[in-house]
Amino acid sequence: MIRLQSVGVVYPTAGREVEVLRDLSLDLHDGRFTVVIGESGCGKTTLLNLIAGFLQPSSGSASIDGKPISGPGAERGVVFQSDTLLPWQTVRDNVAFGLRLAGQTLQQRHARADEYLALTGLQAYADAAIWELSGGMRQRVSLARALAVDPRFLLLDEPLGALDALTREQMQEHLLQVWKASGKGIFMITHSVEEALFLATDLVLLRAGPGRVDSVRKLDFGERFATGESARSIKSDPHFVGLREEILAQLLHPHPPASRITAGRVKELA
Ligand SMILES: Nc1ncnc2c1ncn2[C@@H]1O[C@H](COP(=O)(O)OP(=O)(O)OP(=O)(O)O)[C@@H](O)[C@H]1O
Repeated sequence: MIRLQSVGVVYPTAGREVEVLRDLSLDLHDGRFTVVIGESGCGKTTLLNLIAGFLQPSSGSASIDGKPISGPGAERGVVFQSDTLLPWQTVRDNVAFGLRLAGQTLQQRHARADEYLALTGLQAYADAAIWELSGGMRQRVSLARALAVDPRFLLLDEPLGALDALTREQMQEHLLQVWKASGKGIFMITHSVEEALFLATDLVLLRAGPGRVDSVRKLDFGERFATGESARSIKSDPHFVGLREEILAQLLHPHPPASRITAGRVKELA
């Protein structure tokens, strides 16, 4: 389990310090799909950077199985929004790239790459060059590359943000299939409430100023998809639609409207 305990992050910038996260606590469990949503600038990527070990907290602690996260590690694979593939290499070579460090032979690396290309539905494109692929296919290659080194957790920073609406929906379904088949723990950032609801087993709403956890909801929509229900049926379920509207309202109006603030509440807020 990855645990963030009372984490604070302060960025030193020219002339002043910017407090981005304050007293933030969050557990990421193996095998669960944790999705973070929150307004732009509330600290989502900062949170991912802490978990990835790219950044150390200014206060509090980040740990995995009780051991402090002191830097990046093979048990945490990261996929960024814009892919970081090597365009002149084949799909198979890109997926096999991370395995070089693991000291495997070329044959072993290719066999492993092919296994994960099959899991992400790209086996027919193993010999294609990266520049021949669509955006969605490139993101699947990035996913296969991260999976091939067999991390316990996948950290995904808005991985579907650059895709068109239709490809994005297909990729959401694909992500759920990969999550179910691989059993990995996933931590993902998104700006789409619908996407967050559809994918998350644990939906984390972050608040800005400075960033902190507002709520964590346990959901089962992704589980329902993984066990055979169609995406359209889930996304049009009144429970799903109701939650989508509730969360959108919370994001758009983070504070209660003035008319609904009672005298007692005014004292409390003051
Ligand atoms: N290295 C840095 N130095 C100074 N300030 C930073 C640094 N990185 C991020 N920030 C600031 O911290 C705040 C949070 O940034 P972060 O990227 O974590 O937010 P976010 O929620 O991921 O934003 P978005 O949704 O727009 O991607 C922003 O105000 C940003 O300007």
